[in-house]
Amino acid sequence: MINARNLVRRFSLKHETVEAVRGVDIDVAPGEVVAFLGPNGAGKSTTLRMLTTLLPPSDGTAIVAGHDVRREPQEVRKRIGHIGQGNGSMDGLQVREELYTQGRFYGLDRRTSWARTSELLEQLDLAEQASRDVARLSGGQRRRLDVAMGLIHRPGLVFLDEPTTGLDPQSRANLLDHIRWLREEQDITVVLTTHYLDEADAVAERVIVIDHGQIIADGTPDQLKSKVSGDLVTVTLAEPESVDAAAEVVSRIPTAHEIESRGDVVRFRTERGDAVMPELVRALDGPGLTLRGTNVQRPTLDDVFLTLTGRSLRDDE
Ligand SMILES: Nc1ncnc2c1ncn2[C@@H]1O[C@H](COP(=O)(O)OP(=O)(O)OP(=O)(O)O)[C@@H](O)[C@H]1O
Repeated sequence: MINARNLVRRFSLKHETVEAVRGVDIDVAPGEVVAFLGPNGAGKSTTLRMLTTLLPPSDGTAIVAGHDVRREPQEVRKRIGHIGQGNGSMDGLQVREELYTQGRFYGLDRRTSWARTSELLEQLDLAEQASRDVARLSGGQRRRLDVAMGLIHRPGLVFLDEPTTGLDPQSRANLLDHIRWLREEQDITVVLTTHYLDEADAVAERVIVIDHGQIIADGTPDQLKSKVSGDLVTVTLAEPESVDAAAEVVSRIPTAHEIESRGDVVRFRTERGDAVMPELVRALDGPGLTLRGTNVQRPTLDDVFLTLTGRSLRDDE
């Protein structure tokens, strides 16, 4: 669906040149849901704008939905949906008129455009708002209308730029459900940008981490997490005096690292915490050490970002 090589985008300002995107390679297969994750100013939107033909690359190539973004931008646009950060809307139009107009803009005939409008109003839970003035929609409804507008011409690939920014938690969860629906029921390939870690984790099958205009990691949320830091396993003992003996048992687990003991607790990291747990419990039982509890904490994408860059993505929010 997407094959981009060495994409570069520079902006010339008065006294300097900003290199917003510094040579990225991106491959997205049909049916994937991919999130570009990175802090503000990382280059996510600029990358998205090049892939959606809104901005010509300064260097490099990108084939999107089978066509070259530089040579055949019209062909690319016909095949993709772009859901931007607050799409423009015409004042005074009702929701259904706005969608219908968008359909006509994409070349649908009157009948097809009305039929597609009704279908999308149902699918995006906007049927009750069909006659409402667009200006009077809530934030979540407005975003769902943006999604409907991006889908009017049945694209096989949609791009969403920071789709949930500014939404309350409930509308955000609802919109994420609709994004999953794009993939699961409509068979649409989805690329979205976000600086919310939980959002990338919840909705994306693959996360491309972008920082300072470059890709610094690319994989499933689980791959990224296990590659970088490993699970954090906490073992709490019934007797604080047993801690040293327990730490000694833990040190014999080949994959255990960063072992720390404090008070009645031993902590360590390992690639698959749940997999070592049975072996650990058995090993502790040998010298008769009694456990009060165990806990396995999966690393978050923030741990990943911190390990890769030395900074927390949360600092940015
Ligand atoms: N039209 C422009 N002119 C000059 N500089 C720009 C322009 N657009 C983007 N930039 C700069 O390029 C860099 C990347 O910006 P971009 O908007 O792609 O980041 P982003 O990761 O999408 O951030 P955000 O999450 O804030 O949208 C930033 O330093 C930004 O200031």
